[in-house]
Amino acid sequence: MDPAVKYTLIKKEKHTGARLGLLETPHGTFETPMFMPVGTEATVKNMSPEDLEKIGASIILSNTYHLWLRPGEDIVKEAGGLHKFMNWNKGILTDSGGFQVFSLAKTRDITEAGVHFRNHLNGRREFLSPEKAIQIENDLGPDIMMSLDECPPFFESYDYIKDSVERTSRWAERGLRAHRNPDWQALFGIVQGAGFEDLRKQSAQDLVSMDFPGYSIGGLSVGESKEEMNHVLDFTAPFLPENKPRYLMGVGSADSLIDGVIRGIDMFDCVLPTRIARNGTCMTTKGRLVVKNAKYARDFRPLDENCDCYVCRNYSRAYIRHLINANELFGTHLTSYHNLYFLLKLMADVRQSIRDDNLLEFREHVFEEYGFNKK
Ligand SMILES: CNc1nc2c(CCNCc3ccccc3)c3nc(N)[nH]c(=O)c3cc2[nH]1
Repeated sequence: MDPAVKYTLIKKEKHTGARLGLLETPHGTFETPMFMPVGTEATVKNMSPEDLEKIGASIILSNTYHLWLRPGEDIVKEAGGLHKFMNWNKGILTDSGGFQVFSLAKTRDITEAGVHFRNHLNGRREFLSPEKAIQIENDLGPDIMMSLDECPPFFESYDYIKDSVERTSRWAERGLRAHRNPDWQALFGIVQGAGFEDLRKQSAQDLVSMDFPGYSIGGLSVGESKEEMNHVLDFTAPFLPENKPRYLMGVGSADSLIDGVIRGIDMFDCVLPTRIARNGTCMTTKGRLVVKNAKYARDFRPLDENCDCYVCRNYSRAYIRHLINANELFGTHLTSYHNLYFLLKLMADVRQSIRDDNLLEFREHVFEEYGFNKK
């Protein structure tokens, strides 16, 4: 049986753990490393599929937890699945809902069977099991789907994390058994273990023994420092097979993307670019720019003078500031468009620097210019 996704390692960067790869999916073949825009409610907020295509998005995310509760996976299934429902013909990846339960639900209770919680929309008691998550994702129809996992607090005790890792491995096994469409939907296992090297190793070995088509590294970008995240990646990525894709969940600032690529990560997602865009904060090659700020009232330059995106070629800071202050939706469309273009362009530059074996020089340029070196 052909795997639903096939990863091909094209080239290793000479001085780091970075890899240039190709990810073949039922909805196209895409280059890695890649950034994946997040579309929680079956839309990347303020962006049309045509605009996403224009800026080079390849795989976008949607969310099991949200779509299960609203409109219901049955409606998406009746529509012919997520691609049809949202008119997106490239890659779609869904998270399993575990993280959203822990971050959104008011109360939750984790048992061996699954997680009990209160629906954040209507307060009703709900239950999500590994099997239920897989059934929802099978019905939503993404190209890549996640096992149900527990994303524990990073600073929990060793014993708590050990129990959590072992349960997440048992849940992954149950998810694999419940998966109905392994030949056109790739189920990824999610490695946990917080900051403990032996537990990350145990988690990775458990999942690799189940032979998933790809692996996510979870439990990070949850409040630990960037140094701690990078240290965990230093010892976790090598536990994963070279010929499978590695997806670091919830990571999306320019510095963290580059540092993740250097440590062998191929796929990233983060709500950051569209979330900060909604309050008028823009990512630029000179650092962050809060376009609502009064100092831009008569600034007729583009958001970023080094950016060649549609927004930077046609609109000024003064105009975008006015729209954001007037709560005009077109304003947040322009800031979202630019921020997503910025990260997708950054990843295109990262892929080029892997081809040219100068990723560390590119990192230095970004950290210096974009202001990450400021202490
Ligand atoms: C922000 N930091 C962070 N995010 C994490 C996520 C969610 C990743 N984003 C998925 C998403 C999909 C659609 C809409 C919105 C978000 C995780 N997901 C799982 N399953 N497990 C994790 O350990 C885990 C850890 C994370 N850390």
